[in-house]
Amino acid sequence: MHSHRPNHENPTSADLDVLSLLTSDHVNLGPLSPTAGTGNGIGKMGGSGERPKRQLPRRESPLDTLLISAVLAGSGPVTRHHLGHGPARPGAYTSCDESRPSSPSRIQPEKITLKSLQAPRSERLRLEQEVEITRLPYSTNHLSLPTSTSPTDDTPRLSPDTPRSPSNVMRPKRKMSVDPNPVSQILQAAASPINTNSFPTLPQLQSLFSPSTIQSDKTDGKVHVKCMARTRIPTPHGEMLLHLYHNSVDSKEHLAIVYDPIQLSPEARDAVKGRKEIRSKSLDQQWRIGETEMERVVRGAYIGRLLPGGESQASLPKSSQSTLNGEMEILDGLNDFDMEDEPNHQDILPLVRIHSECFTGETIGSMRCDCGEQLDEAMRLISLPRPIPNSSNNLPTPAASRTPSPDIHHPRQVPGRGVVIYLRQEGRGIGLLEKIRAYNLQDLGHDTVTANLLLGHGADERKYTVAAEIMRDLGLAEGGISLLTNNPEKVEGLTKEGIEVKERVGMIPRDWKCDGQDEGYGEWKLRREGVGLIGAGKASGKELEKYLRTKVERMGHLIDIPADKR
Ligand SMILES: Nc1nc2c(ncn2[C@@H]2O[C@H](COP(=O)(O)OP(=O)(O)OP(=O)(O)O)[C@@H](O)[C@H]2O)c(=O)[nH]1
Repeated sequence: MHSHRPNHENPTSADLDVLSLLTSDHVNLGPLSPTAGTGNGIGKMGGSGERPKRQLPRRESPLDTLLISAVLAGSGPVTRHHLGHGPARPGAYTSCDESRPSSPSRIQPEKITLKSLQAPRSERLRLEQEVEITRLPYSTNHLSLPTSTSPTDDTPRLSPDTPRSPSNVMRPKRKMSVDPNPVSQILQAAASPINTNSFPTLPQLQSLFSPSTIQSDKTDGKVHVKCMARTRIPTPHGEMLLHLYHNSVDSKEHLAIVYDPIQLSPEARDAVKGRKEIRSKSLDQQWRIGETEMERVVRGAYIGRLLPGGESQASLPKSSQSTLNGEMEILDGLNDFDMEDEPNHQDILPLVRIHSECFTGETIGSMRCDCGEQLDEAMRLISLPRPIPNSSNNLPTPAASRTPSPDIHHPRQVPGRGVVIYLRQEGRGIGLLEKIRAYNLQDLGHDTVTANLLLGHGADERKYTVAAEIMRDLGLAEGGISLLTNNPEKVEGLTKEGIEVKERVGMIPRDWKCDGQDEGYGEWKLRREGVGLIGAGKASGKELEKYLRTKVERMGHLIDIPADKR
């Protein structure tokens, strides 16, 4: 049924007919079918054949509201056939029938083309991605496009009306191998509060900075290490350079904590002319063609000097200068300092400590072992100014120990240098879970060696291959090292790996130190009370006594048990 009722105000004549029919006093319903009246007694055919009239009861009110609503409800403002005319278009309904092919007077209705104001979703996503790329603070494009996200942002955008031509569609610019602006500007821009919203997302960072894994780089079966990043860490013992390593043997992140003041202070450099920096070869390498300065800055790869609070801007290396064709040369071993080729034979050996992870001792201050204390002590010792070889007095003086920075004017001393190689070999290589189980066996009366053996482990399962490779990477294998340890197995292990241990320096537990062996520790402790590592104090107690004694008696550690502890 096709009802043509445009709206409530203008009923058609058909509607009015229906209304009058329903509201009139007598309604003639027309001829009834022959069977129509048989069942209900109404309107039976008379014998005369005269057509009986059916009467409907008169409705009380000609304008019965219920009735009117019933009629009007039959045709809403828009029927299925009128869909698309839109009530806002005057005359749309009137031309409806005329637009039918059967209509005699066919008036062509005005054609409406619906137009979306939005670009297609794929197009919008592509544009969003392009804008995102241009906003990365380290990207080359970042430098040519504003990064503000404020309402005053004048980043070029396409309005929906702008026709998209190859020239006005924003495309990422060709990736250049050089930052057109100096690192200082990039750093400033990245550090600016306005850019906090535009800092790259994690996946973006990962794709830009994650290097290929060592395993996929190397397939020759040898152990390889790669320094992934380096940063400056101010510690109670001075500024250390923390290096994080990946390797081809395990998935652990081994660390090297380097003390090398000549990299951080020109005064220290002047004091030891000819000293070589402790510098990672793998970190220094160019990791990919076109690696940018910013990428090198982020991984700590010897661009300028590492200084706090953006001061690195002040010392750009010569290597950051762009060449004429806009390509930057990043060569292996580039540095703003001149590297001395000739080793200084008057200089000290680097002091090296191979330290194994101990969560209990270093993090929660357990006194079942002296590991926390040893880590702190090793960092303290490598940072001490040291007497130059052949000097009459070979011990650091108490005065030197009190001096927070090396006393570079002292005629017999030079700034210290060294590294703590921190291996993730928890529990002498058996892991934290097994070490915890071993502790419970120790509580039953077993010592640290037997507890390991009862659990089916070796007394010491550590290996030093990775440590040796890290030393080689840091250039410490060439001239030999001075090793901080009491453990003969460490000396042996490193020697087997081709590291020349020229000297061993004992690690005396602080609780076992006699008068005169203190090397300034007492004064040092007073001076820096309240600061430092959790093991910066002195570990002591019966359990520690037993542990240390077992190391000497059963593991062959090269240290004397003090007379009063025997
Ligand atoms: N299995 C086991 N491991 C322990 C126990 N106590 C400490 N350790 C682990 O021993 C390691 C500490 O050893 P290090 O200090 O590096 O070396 P060391 O063999 O004692 O030799 P030094 O160089 O003289 O200190 C860490 O991995 C600790 O987690 C213990 O009772 N059982």
